[in-house]
Order: sequence, then structure tokens, then C-alpha cells
Amino acid sequence: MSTPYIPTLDLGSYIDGTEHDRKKFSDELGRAFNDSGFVTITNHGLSQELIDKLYQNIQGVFRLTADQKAKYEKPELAGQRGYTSPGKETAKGAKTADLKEFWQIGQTVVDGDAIKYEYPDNEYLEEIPGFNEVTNEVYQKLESNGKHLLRAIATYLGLPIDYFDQHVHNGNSILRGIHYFPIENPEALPDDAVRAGAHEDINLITLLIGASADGLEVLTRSNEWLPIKAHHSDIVVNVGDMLQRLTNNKLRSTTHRVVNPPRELMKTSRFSVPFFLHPRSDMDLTSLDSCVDEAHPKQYTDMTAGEYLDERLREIGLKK
Ligand SMILES: O=C(O)CCC(=O)C(=O)O
Ligand SMILES: [Fe+2]
Repeated sequence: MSTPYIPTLDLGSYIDGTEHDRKKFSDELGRAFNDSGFVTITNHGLSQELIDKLYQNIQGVFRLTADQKAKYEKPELAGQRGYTSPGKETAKGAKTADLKEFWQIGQTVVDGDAIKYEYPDNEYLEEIPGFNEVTNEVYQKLESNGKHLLRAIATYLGLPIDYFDQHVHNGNSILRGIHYFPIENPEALPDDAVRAGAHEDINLITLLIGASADGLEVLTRSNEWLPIKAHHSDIVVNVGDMLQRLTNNKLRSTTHRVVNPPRELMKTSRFSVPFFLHPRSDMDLTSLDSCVDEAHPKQYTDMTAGEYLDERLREIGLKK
């Protein structure tokens, strides 16, 4: 087996580079997505100070008491805003819920776009001053990075460079702060209880800021689990199911999981902060004509992003 290709790509060289730099970036991005399914991004414009502040704030959420957190858990929001307690999200097809709790932040529309009325407000976390400002800043920076990455992906797919722009403007993206809590009594858990069961992300692409500890693994094309060792300052990016549908499997969504820690670290927490880049709910995910031919017959029924999200939230237990 050859070593899977997880290149480190300089996003700055894409944003500010020459035509040649941009072409090279999109070629390498496409190659990595076809191979390991992951790329590492540097020069993403999030300073170490901002990342450290983000993690301090996210950790603060999970130090709140159960009663404090419960104020922010609203079943009608299907986990899409505020707090979601342990036992609520189960990877598609798995029997046992993931060993995690999380907090989700959604889009803030400020330009008068009527899509504002489609989105629930973010929960305002009153116990942690500055939380909403820091998380909003990170949200905006990751969203902007994601838009550049989608431009590179459009080029790789032979689409106009701005293909995704209108679909992701004020899109339904989510910043998720996750706490994988200490596992106090591993013997008492069902055998299949893991921090995050093997899954593919629902959205177009995911940008994941390097987690506080190891545990993330990706399923390679040769069906082996490969640990992803991301530095706290890096961002790793993977393809989600919406992009897989749109491209009729030309870009495959990346199967990944978070394994439980080794015995000596069982009683420690792990924190991570993925950003799930979603389009607007009216984006048509019908597979592109350019990705369908005799050798690649159409694999998916036609759906909008909103319909698909709804289906998936029900499958993972967040929507009833
Ligand atoms: O915690 C991680 O490293 C990955 C989280 C993840 O895959 C998810 O929430 O979809
Ligand atoms: Fe994921």
C-alpha cells in the first residue's frame, strides 16, 4: 500500500497567489481528496491567539453545570443552535450514541438577505462574556476560507470559479465546539461506545481546527484507519456528503471517526471545533451533468440541500 497523500497546502498562496499558484493548489486539493480524503491547510488567517481564545471559550461551556447547560438545549432546534447533551447524536447506522456533548453556532445574516428568517437565532451564552464575539469571529474566518477552498474545488471540477459563491453566501454553515468527556468507567460502557462513530459529514466541506488531543482517524481507500495528527495551529479539510452527491462520487466524502483514548488517558477530555460548510437550503444537489456518463451512472436522487439536511438530521437522531 502506498502512503496516503495528505498534503499541507498554503491557503495564502491560493488567495494572494498567481494564476499558476492557484492552479497548482486546486490540482493538489483534488488529488488529495481523491487519495486520502484530507488536506492540511496553513496560512489560513486564524492567529494562534484566536485559536487559543476559541478553545478557552469552548472549554468554558462544558465547565458549566448541567442545569446551566440545560437552559440552552432546545429540542425544537434539533441541536442546530446552542447545547446538545451526551447521548443525543448517533452516527448513521450505529446503535450506540457518541461519547460527546457539543455547542453549535449558526449563520448571522447582516446584509438584509431575507434568508435571515429561515435561521434560528444563535443562543446567547450569558455565563461566558466574549464567547459570542470570539466564536463569531472564528465562524466568519472559517467561512471565508471555505469559500476560497470551494473556488479551488470548482476549478478542479472544471466549473466556473464562482460556481459555489451564490450558494454559500449566507449559507447554513455550523461551527461546532465538541467536548469528548472523560470516560470514568470504561467497563460499564457498551462495547461499541466510541467518541465519534465512523461517519461522513453531511455538508459540502468541513474545516477542522487541530483538536486538543489525538483520536481522529480517516478510512483510507485501502480500508485502513489512518490517524490524523493535526497541530493545534493547522486546519484539516475533508469532503462531505453534499459535495459527493453533487459530483456523483467524483469527490468522495471522507469516512472518519474519533477513537477512545488509550487506557492511561481515559479520564481526560478531548476538545475539537469543526466548521461544517453548508450551502443555502435551496441549493440543488442534483449531480452535475459533467459528472454523469455511461461509465458513471447517476447514483443519487435529486434533492435540495435543505431536504437532504432534514433527512440526515433525522438519521442521526437530532431531529424527531
Ligand atoms: O472531533 C473530531 O476530531 C472530529 C469531529 C467530527 O468528525 C464531527 O463532529 O463530525
Ligand atoms: Fe465528522
